[in-house]
Amino acid sequence: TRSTRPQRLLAAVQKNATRGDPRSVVKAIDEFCRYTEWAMNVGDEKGCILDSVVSEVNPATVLELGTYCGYSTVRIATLLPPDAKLITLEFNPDFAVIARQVIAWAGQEEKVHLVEGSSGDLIPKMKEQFGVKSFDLVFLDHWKDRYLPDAKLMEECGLLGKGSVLLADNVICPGSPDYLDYVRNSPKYRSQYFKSHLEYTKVEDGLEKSVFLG
Ligand SMILES: CNc1ncnc2c1ncn2[C@@H]1O[C@H](/C=C/CNC(=O)c2cc(-c3ccc(F)cc3)cc(O)c2O)[C@@H](O)[C@H]1O
Ligand SMILES: [Mg+2]
Repeated sequence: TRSTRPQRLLAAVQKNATRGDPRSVVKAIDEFCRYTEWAMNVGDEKGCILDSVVSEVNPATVLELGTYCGYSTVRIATLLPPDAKLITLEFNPDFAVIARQVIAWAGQEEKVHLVEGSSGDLIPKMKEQFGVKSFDLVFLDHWKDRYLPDAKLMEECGLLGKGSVLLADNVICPGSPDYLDYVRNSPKYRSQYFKSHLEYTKVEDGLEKSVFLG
């Protein structure tokens, strides 16, 4: 039967990237998506904004919601110190299989813990099952209507400490209006919009960075 888009993306990585070289993996995916087949990775333009926020926060613990093929997982992991931990949640087993291989090709397995399951089920288990006290950085890039409920769930589970940073992809396209309204108007957050473009296109999109004030 016909291959899937993630399978074709992985094949492009294995063909064009150097094993153990995360930058070449990122470049191979960006070239595949720009010149062969679009895919919903955060991409190179928004990826640079992601990189700058990760470098600024210099997080010891990171949570990513929605691994997909592992593109942003690799971008984030590459910037983390060796003892830092990145937990990424993915509930589609077919995507998880691909993401694991992309992360391995980039040589980032040590820093990444890909957990298969739904954020709604796993967030409440973070403390006892994964020994997490709080997350210094959360990258939201899963179903857009789940950003708000999952942000509230992380608050309720005590997973956000003073200074924790939420960075959300696609706040314009496809958009997450209820989440945007919440973080921009809640006294619990100081929020900032980074204007950019939808990956590999000229369509407007952006990232919203929201600092939890405790
Ligand atoms: C709800 N809890 C969840 N827990 C764990 N994993 C979850 C998940 N929800 C979704 N996922 C996974 O995240 C990924 C979903 C991402 C959803 N992203 C988008 O819809 C998206 C969509 C676009 C997009 C923009 C314009 C357009 F025309 C078409 C698409 C661009 C993006 O950057 C996007 O991130 C999948 O791998 C899915 O299996
Ligand atoms: Mg996205």
